[in-house]
Amino acid sequence: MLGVEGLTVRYGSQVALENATLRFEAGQFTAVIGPNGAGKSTLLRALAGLLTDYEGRVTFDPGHSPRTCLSYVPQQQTLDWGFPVTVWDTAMMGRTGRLGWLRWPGPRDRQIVEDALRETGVYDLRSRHIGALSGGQRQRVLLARMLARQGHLLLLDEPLTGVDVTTQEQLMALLRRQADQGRAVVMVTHDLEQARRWCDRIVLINRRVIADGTPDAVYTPQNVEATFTGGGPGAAGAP
Ligand SMILES: Nc1ncnc2c1ncn2[C@@H]1O[C@H](COP(=O)(O)OP(=O)(O)OP(=O)(O)O)[C@@H](O)[C@H]1O
Repeated sequence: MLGVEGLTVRYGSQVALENATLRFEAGQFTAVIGPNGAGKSTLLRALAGLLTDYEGRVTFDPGHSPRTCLSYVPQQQTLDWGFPVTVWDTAMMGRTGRLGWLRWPGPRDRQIVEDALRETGVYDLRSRHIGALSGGQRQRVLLARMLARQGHLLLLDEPLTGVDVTTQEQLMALLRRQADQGRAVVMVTHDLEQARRWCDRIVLINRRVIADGTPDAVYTPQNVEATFTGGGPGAAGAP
């Protein structure tokens, strides 16, 4: 559905990601895991079409338009929460981004936004300014905006940061359902155990892909060590 081939990204002289080849399929829930600075956000930004300067290829299946198919949820702290909009307006942006500026949202769009806000538990906050939300509530609003977009490919960068444990499980179940309904879900996370319980596939990266496969195949002591202590080419399970 979407992938990268031989992707290398540099920021100045620093290599953030080297020769990564990955393909993400419909119906699959993938966790991308690695230490701080490993290139996880860089990978997601490349997949979301937000990088222009890279080597290699970002591939998208013909017949799918990134504008309508793709939904990217960036890290919460990268957004301007002082922007004067309500929770409802923010979720509706998921629709208007998809419709294009020339079409006004209709009753169906409003119903989709309402459903998304209810599913993420923030419908009662719909009239509140986004600047007046807690961290966990903001995260839910970002997920509501993502649901409202109804994309087939969901890219989420640490979507559970600041969310309490009970809500994390609800939101993981929500993302699992999205994959079970045929969407490709790719999530950056630091929580290995949670990823093992909910995801079909784990990609361990530390500037390069260390391992890629089912949780049981990927979570070997060698792979985890190679990922979190630097490792090196030839680590067990390396593609
Ligand atoms: N816009 C940028 N300009 C310069 N360097 C950057 C930029 N964005 C990222 N980097 C660097 O590239 C490397 C990879 O960053 P990236 O944000 O992809 O890592 P990450 O795995 O998502 O980290 P974290 O877990 O801390 O969010 C880091 O060393 C980072 O400092």
